[in-house]
Amino acid sequence: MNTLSEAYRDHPLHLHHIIPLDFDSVRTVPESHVWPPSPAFEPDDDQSSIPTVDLMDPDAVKLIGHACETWGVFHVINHGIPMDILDEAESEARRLFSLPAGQKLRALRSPAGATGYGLARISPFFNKNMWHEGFTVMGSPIDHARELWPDDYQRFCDVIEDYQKKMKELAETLMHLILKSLDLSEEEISKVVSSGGASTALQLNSYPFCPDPSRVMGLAPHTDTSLLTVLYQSTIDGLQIFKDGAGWVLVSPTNGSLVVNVGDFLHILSNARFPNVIHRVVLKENQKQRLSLAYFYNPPVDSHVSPLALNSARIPLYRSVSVREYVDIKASNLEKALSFIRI
Ligand SMILES: O=C(O)CCC(=O)C(=O)O
Ligand SMILES: [Fe+2]
Repeated sequence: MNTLSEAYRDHPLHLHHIIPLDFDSVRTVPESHVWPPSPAFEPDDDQSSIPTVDLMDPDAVKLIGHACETWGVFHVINHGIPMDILDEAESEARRLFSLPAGQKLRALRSPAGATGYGLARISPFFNKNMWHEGFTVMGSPIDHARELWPDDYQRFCDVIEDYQKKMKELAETLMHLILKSLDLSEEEISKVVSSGGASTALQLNSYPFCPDPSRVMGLAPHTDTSLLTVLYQSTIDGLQIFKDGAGWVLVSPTNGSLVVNVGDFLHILSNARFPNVIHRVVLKENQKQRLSLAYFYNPPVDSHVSPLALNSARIPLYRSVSVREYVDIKASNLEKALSFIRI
């Protein structure tokens, strides 16, 4: 059983932090969704240096370690996930978000729940709403799929479960390479990448067409509560990462590649050698609905994460923390969460 959802139970949300706008019914952006302009809205579009790692490259360990250290994010190619698996998952996500608002609300996330349809979990930390709707899956999506399509839920379940299986294998491969780049032993690696217990989540994201995109925020800046996140964005721009010295850098989709980013747990485990990259999603003029699928790979929910990559000269920067406890801290403190476990 996937128990990550239990970690969210102690943080029930108000319904207005769960129910998305009925985007089909609005012609203008309501005040509730207008974000203050900020200089950060002018992105530096120079993405030339976001690294691409070819998993078939004999030097993959070195390349991946360098990408994690310098950027905390990279494109991965030759990742072994067939294009039709990515296409089918995207098209099931599109089918879901194309349902009428009333039908989607049947699968609404419950106030103390972690799965189902609703606003991004970070919503309560911002006083404006994002131009976004999501659907969170942990394990089998069958219960919510039945609510959405009482007579036709099987296809969604098959596609989404297959997608998660493939993503899990890829996440394990990536974790192996990343931990090798930190010079961890096979024994230490197998403690982190214990496929039996990993807690994972799949987040389907939709950023609907917006009549006034420069005034809204797709997804507000955040870091992911994961070891790593594997993201599929098919053809539409929007994802940006923040890099010190460079500002907001666009992470454009390239055909069939996936985006991998370092989350909070890998940042802790690497003793801050790898940045847990801050990212957000913005919308552009005349842009069609944008979809993305984010797969979060976490350690088992009751395991502890602590800095492992220590050489003799380095002292640990973070105390050991269980996944459950950190999810708890993050649910109340968002970007300040790490400061609670800093030594
Ligand atoms: O839509 C995207 O490109 C990013 C999604 C994301 O950051 C998330 O789901 O945590
Ligand atoms: Fe994210």
